[in-house]
Amino acid sequence: MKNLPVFLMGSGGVGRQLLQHIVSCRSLHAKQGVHLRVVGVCDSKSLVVVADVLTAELDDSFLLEVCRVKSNGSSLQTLANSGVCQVFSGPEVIRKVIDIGRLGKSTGLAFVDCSASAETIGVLNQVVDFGCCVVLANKKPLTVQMEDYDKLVSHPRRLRHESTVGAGLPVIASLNRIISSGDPVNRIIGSLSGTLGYVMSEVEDGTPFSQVVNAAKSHGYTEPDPRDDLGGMDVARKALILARLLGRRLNLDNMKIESLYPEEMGPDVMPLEDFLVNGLPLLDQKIEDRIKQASANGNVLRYVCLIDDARCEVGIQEVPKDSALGRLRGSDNVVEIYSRCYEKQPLVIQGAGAGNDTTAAGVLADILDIQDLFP
Ligand SMILES: NC(=O)C1=CN([C@@H]2O[C@H](COP(=O)(O)OP(=O)(O)OC[C@H]3O[C@@H](n4cnc5c(N)ncnc54)[C@H](OP(=O)(O)O)[C@@H]3O)[C@@H](O)[C@H]2O)C=CC1
Ligand SMILES: N[C@@H](CC=O)C(=O)O
Repeated sequence: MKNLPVFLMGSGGVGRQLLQHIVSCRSLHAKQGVHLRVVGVCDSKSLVVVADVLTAELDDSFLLEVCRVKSNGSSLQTLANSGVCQVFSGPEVIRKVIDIGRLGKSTGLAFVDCSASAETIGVLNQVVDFGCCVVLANKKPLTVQMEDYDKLVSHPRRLRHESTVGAGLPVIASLNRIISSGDPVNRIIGSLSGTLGYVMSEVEDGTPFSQVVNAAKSHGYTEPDPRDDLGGMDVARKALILARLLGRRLNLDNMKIESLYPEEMGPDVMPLEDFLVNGLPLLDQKIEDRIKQASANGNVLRYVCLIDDARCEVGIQEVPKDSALGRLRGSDNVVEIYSRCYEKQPLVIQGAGAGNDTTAAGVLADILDIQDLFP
């Protein structure tokens, strides 16, 4: 049986769903001759880890307990008395995580980032240097300044990040195959935000914008702060990840990004709760009017991502109802890739583009994918 050690950073919606997938796939993985050995889990404040990272694992009942504790809003610290793991908090966490990473080369350890933090890049770049593998749902490590990005992607075979674009959809894998075959990609166009896709199609059907955004949050489609989605930043990160894969040396500040809310409702000005309760309803009428105007023109509104030789931008566009983008419903994403081989008829990838289940499934598939690196 091949033993793959896994360390999980982030035990929110996606991280917990990943642990549940790992537990529920045990017999399937056993048939495939693989065992995922989870050695540690951390959140923003604490770390639970086995005493001996080289041989031990957090067993399934403990992993499910982690999920229960975190979904109740409690701290990982409450697991300190379980007797099955060590628990660290505060500045000790990073030091210990890096120590775990040092064992990476000998064990084939996979560091899985299901946080929504920009701060993990420091740890990830160190563990990549130690020889660990990195699997990301978190887009932020791939959208930092070029210098840190270059470091992170310097061992491409040890990095997987399918879920950073299109959740579980095979967007990155497909694009990498096209690129590595020497087929030049000259244009990518798509709707890559599950939240904004859901918002547009539900408002079209008559539900107020504020209500739809709150529903998207409770379905697990949005980022922890939905303004990351509504301001276009989350989808801009996805566009940047794709553009950088194509070799473009861009940063987020080089991009045109359209926001659905005004600056005075931004995270530095308005607390999240205030935005959700009082800010959003103030936007209902404006969004409804824009959608009605598009409908009067025989069109629908979609939040579109466009990458070509000259542009890498995201924003609202009126598109024909009967187009690939216009036909999208709910949280589905669609991506059209144009290249020499896909010149007139693009390669089209479409399906569920957000949600904890599909995102965590994409992460799990990435973890299994790296097993070929380890005999
Ligand atoms: N939901 C979706 O459809 C998709 C999500 N993603 C990405 O998946 C990631 C996770 O999303 P989601 O689960 O919804 O987010 P949540 O906010 O539910 O969870 C984030 C988790 O990360 C932890 N965390 C924060 N900072 C750090 C840190 N520095 N080190 C370690 N852990 C940290 C948080 O800790 P604490 O519990 O202490 O707050 C929390 O447990 C995001 O990056 C998101 O963009 C990608 C594709 C689709
Ligand atoms: N918040 C994102 C989740 C996936 O990246 C989205 O709505 O698409």
